[in-house]
Amino acid sequence: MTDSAILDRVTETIEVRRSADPSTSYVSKLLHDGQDKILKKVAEESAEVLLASKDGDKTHIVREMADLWFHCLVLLAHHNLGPNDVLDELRRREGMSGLDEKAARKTG
Ligand SMILES: N=c1c2ncn([C@@H]3O[C@H](COP(=O)(O)OP(=O)(O)OP(=O)(O)O)[C@@H](O)[C@H]3O)c2ncn1[C@@H]1O[C@H](COP(=O)(O)O)[C@@H](O)[C@H]1O
Repeated sequence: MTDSAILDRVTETIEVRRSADPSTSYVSKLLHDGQDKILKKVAEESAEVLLASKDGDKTHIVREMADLWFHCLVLLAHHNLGPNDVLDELRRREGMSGLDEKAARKTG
């Protein structure tokens, strides 16, 4: 069953972890370490997705993509943003041609 509410639930947990002891929580440590550490994890997990895709194993791809999405949620939280901000942007683009979106980016 599709359950996009999981994005909200993980985000709520990330928010709770903001004030937790970094020695007891991976998320708390990541947020405490700051943006560069989060960006490093996003880059590492992106590379893992690339390797999994080349490997072609679907289970591996899903696991690595979950790691990437999770770290992207932490990065969004670092900026006081959440998954709904990205979903709103995808909704805005819905029905728009990809070429129109590209042209809109060029014109600003
Ligand atoms: N979804 C996740 C999740 N996905 C991946 N990870 C962690 O992300 C890390 C992935 O990094 P790597 O694969 O490079 O593994 P690693 O070598 O252990 O990582 P590093 O220690 O080098 O950073 C692992 O430590 C995973 O445990 C996650 N950690 C937490 N969550 C969610 O966040 C919640 C809160 O977690 P805590 O803050 O740990 O309580 C959990 O209940 C989950 O819902």
